[in-house]
Amino acid sequence: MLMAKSIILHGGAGSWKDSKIREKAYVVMEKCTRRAWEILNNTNNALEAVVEAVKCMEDSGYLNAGVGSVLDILGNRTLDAGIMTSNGLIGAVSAVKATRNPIVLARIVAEKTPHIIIGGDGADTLARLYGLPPLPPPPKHAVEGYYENLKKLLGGEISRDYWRKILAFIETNENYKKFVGSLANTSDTVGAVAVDDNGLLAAAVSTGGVILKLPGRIGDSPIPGAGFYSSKKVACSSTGFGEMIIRSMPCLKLAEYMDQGMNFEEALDKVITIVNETVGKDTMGFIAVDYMGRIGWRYNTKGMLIGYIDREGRVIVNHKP
Ligand SMILES: NC(=O)C[C@H](N)C(=O)O
Repeated sequence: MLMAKSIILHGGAGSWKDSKIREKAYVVMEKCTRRAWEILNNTNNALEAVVEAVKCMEDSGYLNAGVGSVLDILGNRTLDAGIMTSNGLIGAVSAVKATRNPIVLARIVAEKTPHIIIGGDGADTLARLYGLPPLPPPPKHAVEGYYENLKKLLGGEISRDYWRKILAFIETNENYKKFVGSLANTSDTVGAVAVDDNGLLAAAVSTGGVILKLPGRIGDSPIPGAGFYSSKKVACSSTGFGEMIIRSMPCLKLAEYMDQGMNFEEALDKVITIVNETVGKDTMGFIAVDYMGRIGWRYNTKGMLIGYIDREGRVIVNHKP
């Protein structure tokens, strides 16, 4: 059986067109892809490689995960992450408030506890017990992005149904209305999948969620089959609107199609077709690697930032692959 080590990272689905930090995000993707590839080569361990890839992106401050996470409607942050391998390791964290690297915490949940998902204060307490560093304050561009988005939302400039519902919620709740109004007066998710020479597959994902989400909202990233998944044949990590991802379970479907004997490319096509039919276009993207080392991705948004190593060993970074 032909088997080759490989890795692919994503830095979030979306347009990236108007992003003020696109250049910076490209540099981060390049650096993190190179770093993860080194780890994969040095350790020959897909789990180590995806954790390093995601940790590197969380640390960057320029992607919507870890340090660079977006702010919720009240200006706070809650982070989600998940990890899974083809040999049964699985862990996730949700609504983490004070931990810099949720992906490392998800791995601790998988390796050191009998649980699969730990959320809220309990997750941050676990992080302190294992000596993980706290989450620093949000970077300037994240705060600026928050105020810009909030003003747009309240000014009716964000027309998508998703945020119209959030606006309607604010308008019918006096306390929210006052608080959010006073705030307004004063920029994605990351993931990685890899396979090593022993055939171990690993999938990882980490996010700050969607901009202006309601406090306490949990997305797809800590949910196996939605934000991440690994079977013995394929590992997958997704990005986009969590609610649509949970409804359509792209990563679980990809694994099921491959188990039914579909080839990798056919299975990727089928997943995005089903996604488009069930939850619509402009909703999500995902990356995948199979047991033979083939990498692939599909998205129905305007773009998706990805980084990978090509057959000649070069680092490729693109948001319109
Ligand atoms: N940007 C993202 O990919 C957001 C993430 N999937 C969530 O809904 O929480």
